[in-house]
This record gives sequence, C-alpha cells and structure tokens, in this order.
Amino acid sequence: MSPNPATPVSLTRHLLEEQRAGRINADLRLLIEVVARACKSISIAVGKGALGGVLGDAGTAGEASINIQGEAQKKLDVLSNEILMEANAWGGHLAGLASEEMDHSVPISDAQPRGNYLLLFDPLDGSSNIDVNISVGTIFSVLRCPDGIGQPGDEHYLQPGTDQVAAGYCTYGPSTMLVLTIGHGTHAFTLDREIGSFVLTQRGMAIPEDTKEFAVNMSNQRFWEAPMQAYVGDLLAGKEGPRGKDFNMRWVASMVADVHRILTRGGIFSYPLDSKCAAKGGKLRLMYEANPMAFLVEQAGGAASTGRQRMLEVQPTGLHQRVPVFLGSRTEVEAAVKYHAEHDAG
Ligand SMILES: O=P(O)(O)OC[C@H]1O[C@](O)(COP(=O)(O)O)[C@@H](O)[C@@H]1O
Repeated sequence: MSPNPATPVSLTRHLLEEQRAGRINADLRLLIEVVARACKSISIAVGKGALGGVLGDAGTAGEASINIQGEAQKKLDVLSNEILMEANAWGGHLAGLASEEMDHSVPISDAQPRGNYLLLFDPLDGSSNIDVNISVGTIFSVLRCPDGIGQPGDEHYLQPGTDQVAAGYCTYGPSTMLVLTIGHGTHAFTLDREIGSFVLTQRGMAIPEDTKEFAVNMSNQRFWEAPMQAYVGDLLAGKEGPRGKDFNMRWVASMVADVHRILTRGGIFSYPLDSKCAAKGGKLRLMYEANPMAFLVEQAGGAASTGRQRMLEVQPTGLHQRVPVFLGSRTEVEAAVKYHAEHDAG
C-alpha cells in the first residue's frame, strides 16, 4: 500500500509509531536509525564512484587484500565496513558486531556505550558489480545478546533466523532504498536526497504467490545437483513442459538487487548447492545474507528455504557459514523444494 505522498512518513516517524504501538523498544528503534545513517554515508560514497577514488581493489602495492571468505576486497567493501563499524561502535545500542569483512565478531569495549543487541552485516553486497556501476547494497540482521554475556564471542551470534528482531537491506541503485522488517511486515523507504532522510514509499510489501520469473546464475548449471537440474530444466521447457507456463530469467549478481525485484514484483531467487561450492556448503552466507533476506521475504508473504529446510530454522554452526538459498514467491519456492524432496526420497 503506497503511503499518502501529501504527508510523507519519515523512517523516524514510522519507527516512533511502531514504538507507540508497542512493537519495538527505544533501543532497537535507535539502533536501526544508526544503521540507516551509516547507509546514507555509504550511499554518498558509492554515488561518487571514480570521482571519490573508491573504485577498484583494496590492498597496497599490487597486493590484494583478502578477507576471511578468501575474496579480494574492494575499496568500497573496506570503506563501507569502516563506516558501519564506526557508526555502531559509538551508537550505544550494541553488545557486539560481526561483518562479512571481519574474521571474528567484535565486542563493544567498556570504553564505549553498550546495549543489548548484536548486529551482523554484509557491508557491501554485490562486490563484483561495484566497478561497473550496477546496484550494490548493504544487508543487516539484528539479534539479542544472550543475558548475562558481558563480552559476546562468535558463539553468541549462532542463533537461528527465527530469533532475529530486525533485518533489512539498503540498495544503492538509481535511488537509494532501505527495506526493513521488525517482524510486522516489510516496508520500503526511499532516501530523499534533498532533505537527507528516508521516506516511507511502500508500506506492507507483498510478494505475489505465483511467478513466471526466476533468478539464478545459469553458468553454474553443469555443477548443480540433479534436483536443481530437473527443476530449472522444467522452467526452461516453458508451457510445452511439465510446468505448463513460460518463465523469464533475470540475474543481476547483486543479491540485494535481485531480492528487491522479487519483493517488488515476485519471482524466485536461488543460489543452489553446486559441486564448486559444495565443500563450503554453498556460496551465500547464512548469518548476514540468507537469514535477513529470509525474514524480509517471509514478512512479505513469501518463502525461503535451503531447498531442504526452512531457512529461518537452520541452526547456525559458524559466523561465516554458507547455505544453499531459494527464496521468493511462495508457490515457486515450494515447487523447488518439492523437486529436492522427491529426488531425496529416491
Ligand atoms: O558471481 P555470481 O556467482 O553470479 O554470484 C553473485 C552473488 O554473489 C554475491 O555477490 C555475494 O555477495 P558479496 O558481493 O557480498 O560477496 C551476491 O550478491 C550475488 O547474488
């Protein structure tokens, strides 16, 4: 439902109304505001591009800077991580933070103001698209810090996605948009650059049940498991095939952009298990990519699965754990899961 443009609702007002309704407390409300402000700074840096000297690889003297994922970091990966760390370390709402770009979580020190939440984030998603001016984004997830834990360690973040109290992403594209859930629907805010604040532009996003659009990196097809080969084979067979309808394909290779399209008009996004990433358990990370996106998608009436399990019920075993991902329009995710179940049933 599109809000009344005559009375724009800022993110601050929206969150205050949620607090008045007893759906969020002041600490979490202010934490989300801190993350949103950091995303505004990242949006400015991304928007400057080459003019800001932020394109290209991080690292010095031709030495690439490699992160815990074994990936060469981009300058914007490092800058975005620093912006989020700095803003949140002094926000006063956290006990600790964890990032795709850092080996281990970082507890808030006694010298800094502390809170009761744990923040996990992918500071800049879609890194392969940074230098070619295609939409990228920031993804975040918020958990409670277990009671009585002064200095949280990595093990305290290993909570299933159902324990998230908030999740969101910010996409840096033609416009900068923040998409957010606190467990009462999924809502989209657009950054009004003139006034410098996020304004509610879509309240209660709803993913269509059915779809004719799928998103997957088809170049990995030969590495896929048999059920995934069968599932996509039937999509490509179109209306002459067992699915009885034609499907279109899209792949931006920035999860935030692909998921935003799906939250806006439906579809299914998948990054399945393949023999290239099988040893790692998948390509995408559970804690700061799959879980926050799954929470947003479910709150918009969609579904999210590993292909074999509801994503939000996966018990995490590692901070940078990877999982297969299927999310989007409910009936289509159920269809993909059914191919895996039938295959596994032999
Ligand atoms: O390069 P591929 O195989 O198409 O994978 C693209 C996927 O990898 C990602 O870029 C991984 O995220 P990072 O850029 O944060 O590492 C996703 O955004 C995207 O969906």
